[in-house]
Amino acid sequence: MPIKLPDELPATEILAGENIFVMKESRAFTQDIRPLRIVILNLMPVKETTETQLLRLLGNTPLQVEIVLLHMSTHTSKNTSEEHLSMFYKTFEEIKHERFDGMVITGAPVEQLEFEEVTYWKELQEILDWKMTNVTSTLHICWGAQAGLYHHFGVPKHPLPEKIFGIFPHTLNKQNVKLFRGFDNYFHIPHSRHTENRREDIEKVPELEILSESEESGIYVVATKDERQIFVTGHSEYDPTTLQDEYQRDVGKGLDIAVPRNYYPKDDPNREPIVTWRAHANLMFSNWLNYYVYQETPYDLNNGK
Ligand SMILES: CC(=O)SCCNC(=O)CCNC(=O)[C@H](O)C(C)(C)COP(=O)(O)OP(=O)(O)OC[C@H]1O[C@@H](n2cnc3c(N)ncnc32)[C@H](O)[C@@H]1OP(=O)(O)O
Ligand SMILES: N[C@@H](CCO)C(=O)O
Repeated sequence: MPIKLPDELPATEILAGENIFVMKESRAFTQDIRPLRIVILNLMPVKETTETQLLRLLGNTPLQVEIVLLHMSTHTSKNTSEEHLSMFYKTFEEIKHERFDGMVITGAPVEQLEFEEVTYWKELQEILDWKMTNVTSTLHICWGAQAGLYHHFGVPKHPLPEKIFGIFPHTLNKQNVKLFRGFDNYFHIPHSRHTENRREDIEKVPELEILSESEESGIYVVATKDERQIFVTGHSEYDPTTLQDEYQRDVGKGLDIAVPRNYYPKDDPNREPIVTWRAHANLMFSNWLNYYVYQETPYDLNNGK
């Protein structure tokens, strides 16, 4: 929550320079408050799991949030029941006349296909274009980020020689970015990818900025310079055992999969994983909701005021 200070107090400008969120009395007096409208485009196969992960993070702020869950009408889900989708989800057709304060686009296990081979690619492209005008800020996660970077800016994804799989240390490229307010110098994030976005492709796009990286797992967060489109390649929302479930699934299938790195004590998959990313996951989602959504979105979504 912002700290409300007298307009003329010297600390007001110093803290504002550090991106400590200061609201001047004059603005606080005129600020109207209403619940935020967030749409989650859930592309993950087991939708109930991802819903719970994201809602846990989106629910951890003092802000009131109304959630709309969206699924693709041009894809028949193999792993989520029709009953669940018809009870809790909407389609793009049903909401495309609406405006939202924020949007989250999840990952999907289709990263080894060309974008154009994904059954719902055309519908996704339509949604990506729509959110540029109908949503104040969008957080794209993993394949959702790759899809957004490719569709909007032509940034390709590249296959990796080996899956990036585990928990990796990250650093920030720039000081005082609001998305990372309160972050430590090093922080840990889960990654689980067979593909990557590369620095040299992103640096060719003047609208984009790389905000966080990892020596081992590469690019982590990219954003447009207007901060309205955020692309996150890792899975900070993952539960303590999500990587373990993926690992055991692949071992069960007889696939050549390495033990997730920096995850089990002494890399021993018979021991309980250690959670080292939860605090930063909570911080990033609450910073996004507060600084990129709540403080930027118009009070009257339909009139932009
Ligand atoms: C890079 C990232 O974004 S990572 C995020 C993805 N992470 C995860 O999905 C982790 C959890 N997922 C899993 O553990 C597994 O995918 C499971 C257990 C759900 C299913 O695994 P499998 O049996 O190996 O694969 P399955 O054949 O069900 O296909 C996986 C998904 O890809 C989808 N898919 C496959 N080919 C295509 C295609 N051409 N176009 C669109 N979707 C496709 C499937 O339809 C299915 O998704 P759905 O349930 O939404 O329909
Ligand atoms: N996180 C995914 C990667 C595949 O896109 C999985 O392991 O299922």
